[in-house]
Amino acid sequence: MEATYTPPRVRPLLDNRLYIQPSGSQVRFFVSKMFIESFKVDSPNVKYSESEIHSVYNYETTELVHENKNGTYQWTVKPKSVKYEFKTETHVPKLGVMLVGWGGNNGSTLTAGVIANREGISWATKDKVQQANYFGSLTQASTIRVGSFNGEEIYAPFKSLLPMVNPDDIVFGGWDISDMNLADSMARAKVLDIDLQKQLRPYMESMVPLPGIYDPDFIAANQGSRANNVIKGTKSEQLQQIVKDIREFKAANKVDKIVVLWTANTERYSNVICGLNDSEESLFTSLEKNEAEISPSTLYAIACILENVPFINGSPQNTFVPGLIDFAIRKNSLIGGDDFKSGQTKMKSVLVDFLVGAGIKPTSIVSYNHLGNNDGMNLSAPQTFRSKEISKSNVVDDMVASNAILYEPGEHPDHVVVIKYVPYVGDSKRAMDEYTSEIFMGGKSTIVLHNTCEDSLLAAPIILDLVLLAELSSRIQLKAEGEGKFHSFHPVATILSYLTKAPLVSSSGKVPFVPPGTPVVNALSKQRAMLENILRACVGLAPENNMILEYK
Ligand SMILES: NC(=O)c1ccc[n+]([C@@H]2O[C@H](COP(=O)([O-])OP(=O)(O)OC[C@H]3O[C@@H](n4cnc5c(N)ncnc54)[C@H](O)[C@@H]3O)[C@@H](O)[C@H]2O)c1
Ligand SMILES: O=P([O-])([O-])O[C@@H]1[C@@H](O)[C@H](O)[C@@H](O)[C@H](O)[C@@H]1O
Repeated sequence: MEATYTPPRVRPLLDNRLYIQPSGSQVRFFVSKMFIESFKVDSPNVKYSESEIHSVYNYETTELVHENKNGTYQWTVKPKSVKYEFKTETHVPKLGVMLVGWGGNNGSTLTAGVIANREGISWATKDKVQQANYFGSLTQASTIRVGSFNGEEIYAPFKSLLPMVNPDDIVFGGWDISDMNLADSMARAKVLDIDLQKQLRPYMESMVPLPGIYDPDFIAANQGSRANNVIKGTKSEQLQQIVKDIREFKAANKVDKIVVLWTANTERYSNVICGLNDSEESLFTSLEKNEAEISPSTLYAIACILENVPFINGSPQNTFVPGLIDFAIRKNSLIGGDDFKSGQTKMKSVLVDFLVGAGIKPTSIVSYNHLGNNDGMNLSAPQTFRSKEISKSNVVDDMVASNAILYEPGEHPDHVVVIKYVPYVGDSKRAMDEYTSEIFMGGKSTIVLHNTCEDSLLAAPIILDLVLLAELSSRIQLKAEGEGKFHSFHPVATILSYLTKAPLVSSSGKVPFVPPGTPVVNALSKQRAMLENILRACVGLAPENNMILEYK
């Protein structure tokens, strides 16, 4: 219900109070929510200086002890408080984003979307005049709860938590095995409205991808016809060219930082073989021997680690073979992935979390989809489909493992993933899911979903979030009590897991002093809460616990 509303002038929070000067005779609030553009936290635990935000944060967790007491093993749960300090550099760099597969549907759509937003472009559709927006981006279009004021829930933009790169300022570049310029790539993708494409063409036709590393053994044979823009030579020579490309792009565009993100075709899995790629040493020895089993995506990743440039894998293949993970950790160079979580799987990580959390037992999950874009054509090959099948299937494992009341050890729902290539539907993927669950007293529940996922329009904002959050996380240093000095987050960037189907979480286990395998969390609400609460900690705010005890 809305009353007559004279919008108050709301100034940023300066000292934990909200300054409101009624601008009209009557100031009544919407019954629903209030919104503030930005805020500063006034707390003895947070210091804002010219160059950084320094926070002192008590991390409240639990410590479990399993011990033999009088002949029987018992669990003891001990609340534990660990003092952390966070330091976030507040200088936001000029960011260069180099996409591998820049000319693809996702790469061209993201580039087009950022230009349209930056230039404030609007365009005619059959329904209305459409304005550019960033819907689907966590950082640009979602909010966080700041608190309550006069019984009103106060929200602020997610991106107001910490200084982030403005997407308008990003310089795009990258590689593609197809030499098509970005304007023609946008047309080839058939994702954006024609009136918008016409306005964008002048901005994009001069954007031409750099030649890419092409190896037909790793992607579907049907991709060969577009591979007219490739780097020749041995794997080492190809690697050196990528390093050169990164350096030249940085210099030519005068960017302070670069993030590289793979949005090229899904590759088949690389065989992980002892002596080939199971350690940093074996990987580099294999590279020198021009071993065929080193994939293009692994070569791009090696180049990035050599240049200490974050590398994010938006596809499901195992780019990060154990030797590469060891190398990234030793060089403390951010790697993240795998496989954007954009549509059907994102929904699955919500629905299964809801069902299992409600004590309902999913017993059969059948996920079918068909799509007609080039990604779908590449996935029509069994070896590349297998990479996708793995990432789309493992997404429920953590939720199933969390409930031993429902599931016996090792018990899993039947889970089938089917992807078919149907050219006519193009980028408009049609996902159909059936979830069968056991409910009270032998009952069965079946949920059927039809989900039209406009694949690139869902993935593009996620790519934006991945590069912005990867850049932001590289400006954060942390130190737990007892640690001698500040350090960065672990280079295996689990902080990005909300945005990926198969979060990369652990080392190969061979590098000393690396935490044992971080738990894989796929439940979407937990992933988002983890990310938000870490950024809240950086400004000294408690985790959002949704208790609102004030009103209980
Ligand atoms: N919703 C989504 O669109 C979504 C979700 C999750 C993952 N993905 C993954 O994102 C990737 C891109 O999806 P898309 O729809 O843009 O596909 P696309 O086929 O339109 O684009 C991929 C591009 O990569 C290029 N390419 C292939 N191999 C290359 C290499 N070695 N180096 C440089 N360029 C190379 C191709 O020429 C093509 O232009 C796919 O792997 C897909 O599985 C997409
Ligand atoms: O993210 P999501 O919708 O579960 O998964 C999608 C698959 O269903 C689709 O077939 C594939 O082409 C996309 O690359 C994406 O991976």
